[in-house]
Parts: sequence; structure tokens; C-alpha cells
Amino acid sequence: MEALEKLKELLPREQFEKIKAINNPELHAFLAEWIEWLEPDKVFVCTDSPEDEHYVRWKALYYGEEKMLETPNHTVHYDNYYDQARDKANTKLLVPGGKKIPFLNTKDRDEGLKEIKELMKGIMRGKELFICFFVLGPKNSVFTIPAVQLTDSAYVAHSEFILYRKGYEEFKRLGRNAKFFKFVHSAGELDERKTSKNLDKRRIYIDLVDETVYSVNTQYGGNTIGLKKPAFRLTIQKAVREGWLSEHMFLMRVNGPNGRKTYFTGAYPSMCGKTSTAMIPWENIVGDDLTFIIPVNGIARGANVEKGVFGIIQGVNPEDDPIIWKVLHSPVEIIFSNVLVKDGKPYWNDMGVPIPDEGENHSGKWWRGKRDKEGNEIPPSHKNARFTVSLEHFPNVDLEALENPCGVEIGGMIFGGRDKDTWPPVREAFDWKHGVVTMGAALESETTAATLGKEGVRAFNPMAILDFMSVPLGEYIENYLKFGEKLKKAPKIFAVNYFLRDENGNWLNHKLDKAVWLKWMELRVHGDVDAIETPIGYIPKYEDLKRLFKQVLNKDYSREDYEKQFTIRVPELLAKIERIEKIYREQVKEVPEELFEILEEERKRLLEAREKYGDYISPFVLEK
Ligand SMILES: Nc1nc2c(ncn2[C@@H]2O[C@H](COP(=O)(O)OP(=O)(O)OP(=O)(O)O)[C@@H](O)[C@H]2O)c(=O)[nH]1
Ligand SMILES: O=C([O-])CC(=O)C(=O)O
Ligand SMILES: [Mn+2]
Repeated sequence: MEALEKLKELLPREQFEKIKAINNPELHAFLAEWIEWLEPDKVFVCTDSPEDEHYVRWKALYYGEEKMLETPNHTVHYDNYYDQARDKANTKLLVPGGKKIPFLNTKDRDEGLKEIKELMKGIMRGKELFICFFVLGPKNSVFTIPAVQLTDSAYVAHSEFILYRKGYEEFKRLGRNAKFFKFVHSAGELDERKTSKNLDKRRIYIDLVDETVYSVNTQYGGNTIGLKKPAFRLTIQKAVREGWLSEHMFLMRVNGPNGRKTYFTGAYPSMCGKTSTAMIPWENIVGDDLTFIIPVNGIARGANVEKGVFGIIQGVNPEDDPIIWKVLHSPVEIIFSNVLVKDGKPYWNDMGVPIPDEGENHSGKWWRGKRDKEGNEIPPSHKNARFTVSLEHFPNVDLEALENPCGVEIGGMIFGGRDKDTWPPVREAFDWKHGVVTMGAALESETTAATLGKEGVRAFNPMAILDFMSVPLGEYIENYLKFGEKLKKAPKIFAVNYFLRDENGNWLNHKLDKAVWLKWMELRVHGDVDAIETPIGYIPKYEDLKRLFKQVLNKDYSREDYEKQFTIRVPELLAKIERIEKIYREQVKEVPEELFEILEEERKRLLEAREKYGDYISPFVLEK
């Protein structure tokens, strides 16, 4: 039977008409196949109308996946206690023959599709299926990628309305020409708290051939929100094939002297400061997690893939994050997830105000001192508890940049991670390739609560993207190196480290110091300040930072602090090169030879410097 005829049988008239209005046989076939397979009791097709969005929002409450809070438009959602982060082990790339690719979790495509189909057969009995259309990137632009989401979670659909641009009209406009991504999600059976129950059958399978992602028996956003991390695997593959960049990066405007606007991207692993950097007072946010960068007439132009924030709430306090704090306390549409709720108010760890001793949280009824099955004390909120809100509600959003179909010109690209002892707080690469290799491809960071598993382990995480990598790493890096050659003027590359510690484990920097590093980088993009040449790139001069600390933070910055922070730590840097080289030689294997040459040059520079100045080199010595 023809797909459209089948859909006519499967759907009530009103819903069918909405699908019929999109002239795309591939879409019809996909929907007919899956609606029949999932066996929902009810189907709702979302158009771009405010009524349809409202319907989804309402259903999240009606089905109990979200609850109302006291402030209008605020809701809370809980994920299962053991479903609080991305499940790396059960997230697999389906590739023909199950080809083993270093650092990628692959599975035979046929086997994977068979397994996921069996898990999903009839899984929506008794439930309502939401069919939603969105686009990645600004509408009607070189960045736009349409996507269709099927989900039985009104919470997931609701989150997507907050985070992505609506795409029903775009599907209608494109008709048969739409090349689109597909996402099929089911939260599976729910318990009495409306959280996914069958976590042993949690699976996130990415079909790279058919550009479709399946996610089942989970609700946590990182596993389920199709257009976020599931789509990211697909866009990385697409970007590498087509010669552009799809990155785990914030996008922000740094305001220079005399009204100058300079745009930066920044790639830091999950929970390592993208949101807190892009939200820093003084500057303007465009995006906080995912950026597309496309070469247009020799210029690298960037756009936010999303239009909202799925941000970490722990630690958000009125002093360090005044803007987020204010938005979280205003009556705009927000979903709080996995926070403590007492008398209709949300609370979270380290919020800088007193927190009640009991209430409801991700563990159910909670009291201070409560322990879980493993004997661990349960904090008020989960470390990976988050808030979901549209960027339009932030007073610091750069709306023009967010909506510009041509994106914005990227002046600088930053890499950073959780590194307690090796990299200085900020430095600039000698050139594109030096930055790509020694800052991007060599990135390491300690693991965090954004993924299930042990925290605080130093791990190789090139470009902060390893969790999402979907092509062989060597190909990804080659694409990066070549990208620079397509540009008349390549963005400057920088590396930052917010997480340096002293011998006693104390942070060497305050959370707001990054405001100064940003201003310095902005000046460097335009050649407005000199810098000190070191074996690992250019670092700031003390006088410039002293002036900027005063100007930006109204703080005195001492020579001692500067020296401690910017000392070139030769043994640690050499050890890092050893580790990275070994990983690329022995594990990744197929890598452009250039990567090894660039690492070798850096090693040589470090060895020569050690000969001259010793293991720990003060920046004042190098300045001379
Ligand atoms: N010590 C220290 N911690 C910081 C700093 N900046 C951010 N953090 C911590 O980093 C964590 C938050 O990182 P986010 O900015 O929300 O993370 P993100 O990179 O946006 O992560 P995802 O949304 O998971 O991709 C919190 O635990 C912050 O306290 C800093 O300058 N110093
Ligand atoms: O995708 C998520 O779960 C949230 C996020 O940004 C990340 O983990 O990098
Ligand atoms: Mn992220």
C-alpha cells in the first residue's frame, strides 16, 4: 500500500491533513512504517502554530512528566535516579559490518537495527506519539538542516520547542527536496514517578547510513533530545564529508574598544565552562553548546545550531552568574530538571542561598543525609541537573547574530578543558595548524558528571568532541587542517585553562578571570597588544593583564599571581606531548603525518627552552 494511504488509515483526519500538506514521499514512508510499528494509542502532529506548541506543553503536565512550579511558566521534570547523564556505553554508531574504529563505539548496522526495532515494537501502546518538525541552524540559510522527531515524551518535545527553531513550514516549503534527519524516541515504560523504568534496555543507536537516531528507555535530555547530541553525530559526519565544521562550541560576541564586535567560538568538554563563558557579563551570547562553521568566500562564518540553552544549574549563583540567575527567577518558560523542589520553588547545589533540608528531588522524597542504594549521600540536586530556556529571554543575547542566515565572522576559536597542572590560563597559537594540533587535537580533560561513570579522570578529548565523534578521528583532523586552507583569513586559535590548581589543590584562578582572558584574546585578534613568545605559543604580558584586570574586574592583579599562573611547565608539557603522540600513533593510527611533525616541533622548542632556562620557566624570563 502507498505510504500516504496507510497514513490515512492510521491517523485521524485532522492529523493526517497536516502530514499530507508536506509533499515528501520519503517522510510519508518513514512515518507510516514507524507509526505502525510503535502502535501509539494516539498521534499528534505539531505544526508551527502556537496552539500546537501549547498542546505539547500542556501534555507534559497532563501526563505527569513535568509538574508546575510556583512561578508561572516554570515546570520541573525528573529523570530516573540512574538516568541522569549521557549513557556512553549504550550509545552506538551503527555501521555496516560493525567496522571497529578507534575511540568510536560501533556496532553492526543490521544487528543494531534489528535489536532496536525489537525493543521498540509496540512500545507506545497506551501512549501518545508526538510528531514534531524542527530545523538545525537558522532558517532558510546555508546552515539549515531539517529534522523530524517522533517521541512519546511530551517533555522531550517540549524541550525541543524551547531549544530549536520550528520546521513544519520549512518541510512544507522544501517538499520533495528536503534532505532531513530523523529521530525516533520512546521513554519506554514509566514508573509511578513518570521516569523511564527499563534502564537495562536503554539504547541510543545512531544509524549513520540513513541519518536516523533511535533512543529508547531513557528520558535524560542528552540521550533523548534528537536535535541535540543525537543529531550532533550526524552533523559531524556531514561536515567532514562536505568540508565544513560541526563543533561542540559556544558562540559569543566579545566587545572590543570603540564598539568593536568580535565573535569567538569555544570548545570545552561537557561541564567545563561553555555556558558560563558565553554568559559572562560584559559580553553577549549567541550559543552555548553547538556551532556550525562554514567557509563562505574565504571567511569562516559561524551559527548557533540551537536557539536555547540546556544548561547546568549547579553552582549558578547571583555573584558569578548574575544574568542566568535573573532569568531563572523571572516568569519566562523554563523546565528545571533534577533539582530539589520545596513548596513549589526550585533549589540546587551551591546556589549561594540557603537550601531547605527536605523536599522532592531526583531521588524522590528527599531529606538531608539521605543515602542511595550504593550508600552515597544524595545532594539536594543532581550535579548534572539542568535548566532549559530559550535564548530570547536573556538580556545579553545577540539576537541579530543568532538569527542571521549568513552567520557571523569568526575572529577566534578557543579550546579548553579541565587541566590541573599543564596549560597556562590563556595562550595563542602560532598559526591555524599549530592551534588545531597542539590545542584542539591534543585536548585532554578530566571526566565530569555529564556522562555516567567515574569523574575526575584525565582523558583524551580532542576538540572536546570525542563523546560525539562519528567518523575516524584522522579524517576529522584532516578536515580541520584543510579547513584553514580554504580561508583567506583563518580565525586565530587560542587555548584556555580555567582549572589550574596549586600544590594544595586550590584553584589558581577565580571564575570571573575568564572575562579578562576574553578581552585579551579580542585585542590579539586585531593585533592591538603584543605578547610573549613561548615554546607553546604566545602568552599575555603582565602589564596588559594588570590593566585589563583593573578595567574589567576592578581587581589588582599581582606579579606573583601572574608568574604562578603563566609559568611554562616544561615537564608536564613534555609528558603531555608523549601521551598525545602515543595515542595518535598507537591507537588512532591513520592520522595526517603533519600532526606528528607539529607535535615534534613543539617538543623541540620545549627541550631547547629547558636547556636554557630549566624545567619551570617564568614568563618574565621569556619576556626579555
Ligand atoms: N573552577 C572553575 N570552575 C568553573 C569555571 N567556569 C565554569 N566552571 C564550572 O564548570 C561547570 C559548568 O560548566 P558549564 O559552563 O555549564 O558547562 P558546558 O561546557 O556548558 O557543558 P555542557 O552543557 O555539558 O556541554 C560548573 O561546575 C562550573 O562551576 C572556572 O572558571 N573555574
Ligand atoms: O547533551 C547533554 O547531555 C548536555 C550537554 O551539553 C553535554 O553533555 O555536552
Ligand atoms: Mn554539550
